[in-house]
Amino acid sequence: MPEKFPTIIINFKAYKEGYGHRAHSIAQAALNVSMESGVLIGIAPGYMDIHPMSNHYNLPVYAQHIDAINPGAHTGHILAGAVREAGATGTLINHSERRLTLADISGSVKAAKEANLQTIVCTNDILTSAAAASFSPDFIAIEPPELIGSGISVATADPEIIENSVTAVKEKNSSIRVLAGAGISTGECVKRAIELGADGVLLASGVVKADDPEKVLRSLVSKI
Ligand SMILES: O=C[C@H](O)COP(=O)(O)O
Repeated sequence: MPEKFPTIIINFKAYKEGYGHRAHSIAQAALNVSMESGVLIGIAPGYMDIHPMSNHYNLPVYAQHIDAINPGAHTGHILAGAVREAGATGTLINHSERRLTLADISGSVKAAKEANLQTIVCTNDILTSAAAASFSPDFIAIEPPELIGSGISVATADPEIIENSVTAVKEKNSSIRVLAGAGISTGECVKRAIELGADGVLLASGVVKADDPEKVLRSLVSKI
């Protein structure tokens, strides 16, 4: 049976290299490397690219955010059901660059589950990881904000935050997968994160801003 949950998720954020033709090149590179290696790679493009990416590439596609709303009179909001209908497999919730209140995290997880979307709740520390586990998302992604986009890997700069988040989350609910993120860019970082107990990684700049994303993706899967 094919894997359902990716080990590597690439967030395209709002980088200038993360939309249009370049987004397609990254997605194609992710598909090539995923097929070669057997490691499932997910992508989180901008909203406008969810539908084309889902249509063109046999990869799990994630929204970068959804709103905690039901269908109705809302303007400028992102509806879980619409994201699902556009072809998304799941969604990030509470990314460090799109923080939510506790009530909104709860509402967004509920809305995503009702729409049959996988849920990835992002957290910034161990306590928040433990709290987020109460919502029973599919994934918790622990990312120290100060290391995001820094090029300094969380797996070497702050291994305790990975280990302790894994313990805190799995104590509450062992079926929740834990991703580590921030500054991940090599196979060695991925290997280290997995050795620390993570089920996978969430990353952005290391792939999206790379001169050769496919080369970086090959490195990322090389030690799994
Ligand atoms: O969603 C991805 C994370 O914020 C990590 O970003 P980064 O890989 O650029 O450090």
